Amino acid sequence: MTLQFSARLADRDVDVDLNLASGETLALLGPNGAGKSTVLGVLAGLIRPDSGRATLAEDTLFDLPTTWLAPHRRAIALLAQDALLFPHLTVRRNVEFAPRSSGATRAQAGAKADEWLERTGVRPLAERRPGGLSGGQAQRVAIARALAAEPELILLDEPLASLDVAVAGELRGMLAEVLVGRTAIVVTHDALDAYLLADRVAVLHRGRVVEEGPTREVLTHPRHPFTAELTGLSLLTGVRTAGGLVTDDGLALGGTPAVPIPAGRAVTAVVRPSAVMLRTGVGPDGGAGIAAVVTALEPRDDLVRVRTDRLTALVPAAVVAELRLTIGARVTLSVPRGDVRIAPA
Ligand SMILES: Nc1ncnc2c1ncn2[C@@H]1O[C@H](COP(=O)(O)OP(=O)(O)OP(=O)(O)O)[C@@H](O)[C@H]1O
Repeated sequence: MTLQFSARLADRDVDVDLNLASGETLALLGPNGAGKSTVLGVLAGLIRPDSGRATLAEDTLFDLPTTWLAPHRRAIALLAQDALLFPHLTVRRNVEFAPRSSGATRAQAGAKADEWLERTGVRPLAERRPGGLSGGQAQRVAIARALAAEPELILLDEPLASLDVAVAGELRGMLAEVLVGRTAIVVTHDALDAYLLADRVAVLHRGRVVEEGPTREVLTHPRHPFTAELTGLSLLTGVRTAGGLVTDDGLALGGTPAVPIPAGRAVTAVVRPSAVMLRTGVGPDGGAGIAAVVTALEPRDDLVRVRTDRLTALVPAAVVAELRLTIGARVTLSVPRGDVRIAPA
């Protein structure tokens, strides 16, 4: 393992262990206040935990209470949400700064800066000053500066959050390219970032890692409500029955697990909202289905996420209009059993 990290902070109620192999990118996901920035701050040396130990390659970052490596002596680059470039230096000088401060000659630092400005797509801006850059351009320069330092570990704190959707999309592609083979931790609220940038994800909730694993596995089979919410899936917990499961609130659903699970065992079930069918009133099958009450309607493009007290359905806006759905409306939901993915809890 390149990174082994373990830290506890009593006043923030954070207790986190993380391991990262060399060249691996980890997405750190979690709701506001979960502790993501705290973890990055401790790694960067800006926040001192009460106890813990962390090693990065050959370096001991901290081993408390005895050892604490100062931030500038850690081979770590932290990229914040805002680019935080030096306003009085040109773009090239900003990027040269990191190799210069680790002892490179001006010529070496210049060559390194040009290489990274090229790779991040901002070489033509080399002589400009940060004040004249767009948000996306400034963030590209910040990425070039972080990587020109050739850190052992790069930390990215929501690097795309302050950019508009089109610019964020372009930057995401560039980031995916430059992060290949690099050891990195990316804090994000976005499942797409995790899919495109990260080999593995760790989900933080109330200062603890609540699930962790390969990106696709965790995001398609969430075990924690936050992960399910992030990926837009409905997560149910309950007990395995012969035909499927009974949820904790008494809903019986047909379904088949990927691996055999004996009846009576605690299980989770994941349902894609687009697989949930919704109707009002009693259907032609005499009312079979799940009685539910609409709790929220969230339009997005020409689809509407219809949240209910049971499952969430994703339906065309035209259907919502036709059924005259409003909050509080009584509806009947059904899900094909093949779309109820059951896994051990
Ligand atoms: N400067 C601080 N001093 C003390 N406690 C703090 C400080 N900053 C954050 N906290 C607390 O530490 C916990 C973790 O917060 P943190 O900012 O790390 O979460 P986060 O997951 O990064 O959230 P967000 O997504 O909102 O940035 C929270 O309980 C928060 O209230």
